Amino acid sequence: MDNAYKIKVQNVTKEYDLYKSQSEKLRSFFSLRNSKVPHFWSLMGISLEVKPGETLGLIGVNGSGKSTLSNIISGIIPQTTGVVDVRGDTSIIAIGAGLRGNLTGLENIRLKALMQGLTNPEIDALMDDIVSFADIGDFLYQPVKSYSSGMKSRLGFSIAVHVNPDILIIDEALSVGDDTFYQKCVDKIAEFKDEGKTIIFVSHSLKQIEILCDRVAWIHYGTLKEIGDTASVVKDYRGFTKWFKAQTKKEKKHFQRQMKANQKAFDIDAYQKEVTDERQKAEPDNANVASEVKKDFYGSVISEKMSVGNRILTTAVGILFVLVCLVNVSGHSVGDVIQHPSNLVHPETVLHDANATNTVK
Ligand SMILES: Nc1ncnc2c1ncn2[C@@H]1O[C@H](COP(=O)(O)OP(=O)(O)OP(=O)(O)O)[C@@H](O)[C@H]1O
Repeated sequence: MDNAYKIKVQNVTKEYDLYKSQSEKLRSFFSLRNSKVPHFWSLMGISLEVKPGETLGLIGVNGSGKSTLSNIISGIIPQTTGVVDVRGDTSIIAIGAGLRGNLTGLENIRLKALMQGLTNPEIDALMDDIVSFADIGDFLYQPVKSYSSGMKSRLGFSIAVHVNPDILIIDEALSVGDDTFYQKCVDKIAEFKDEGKTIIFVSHSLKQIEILCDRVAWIHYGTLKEIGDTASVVKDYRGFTKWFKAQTKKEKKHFQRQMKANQKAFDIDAYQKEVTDERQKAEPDNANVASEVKKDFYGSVISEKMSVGNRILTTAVGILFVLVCLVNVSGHSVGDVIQHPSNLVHPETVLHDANATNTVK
């Protein structure tokens, strides 16, 4: 892979636990055994690079993993394994991404710009431009939760392009606006391209992809099916959608079920071994391949799952905390409660016993 990249994604996977309910999630946390919760691998080892100044399109059927990948690149969610190296500030535009429903449009502009590192005077200087580009009238003073998806997209797009990021990630944001707004966005994206900024553009509209993208990555049920120049990848993808549409309803369902089953059955250890073997073949004299691959897989990842040891410790601290609270509420001393644990749940009995003792005396 080339060293002069703006974004590098290497062996990136994303695993989700498919809990049926919150209580199942809670039970699994307190369980010391490895629970049998089904797993789903939204990404099963994606590697790609985006060069500075390039516009890379992400295409693929619903649920293929485009948003998961763009959210990982923007740092909104962590990957399960792999390296994600982003050289610059990113700003993501998805429908309503990062907008707080209870805040007004105006408050959201300030909040998002502050989060992007702008100072209040800088935001004041930009405010008129952001407001006039979004063009949502008096809705600016209303909570964002009352906005239509088109309005959210207008506001999100306007903020994102005005905070001047190095890297712009646009996730389906152009699909909900009207034609005038769409044209304004396309012009703005062209301006960004002219300024040499790097863009990731996620869309179901192959026309938009053809107009805007230099290269395209086709994400297919968690894998990178193809990456290359726009014309050839779009042609192949059109071929696939044509094939898919020609299938019967039953065949379509079977195909989709098969793909999802693959994503549930994905074996991360087997994938790590596959990567290790491949790299070992390319570097036969390197004795450290296995440890290097392990570092690439897990070195830059903060584990979302707790080890059994950590779970025991967290549970013990939790129980201790609840006990201290109960002792406090019961009005007894810790010594009393240790000698008569039932005091904790039946404080009145204790008082009664104490009175009885006094009477005997
Ligand atoms: N929090 C989650 N928990 C479980 N599964 C999830 C979660 N988020 C996403 N997924 C699953 O991951 C897969 C990829 O979803 P993603 O939203 O990335 O696809 P997409 O290509 O962006 O789809 P679309 O084109 O419909 O927007 C889907 O099967 C989705 O159901």
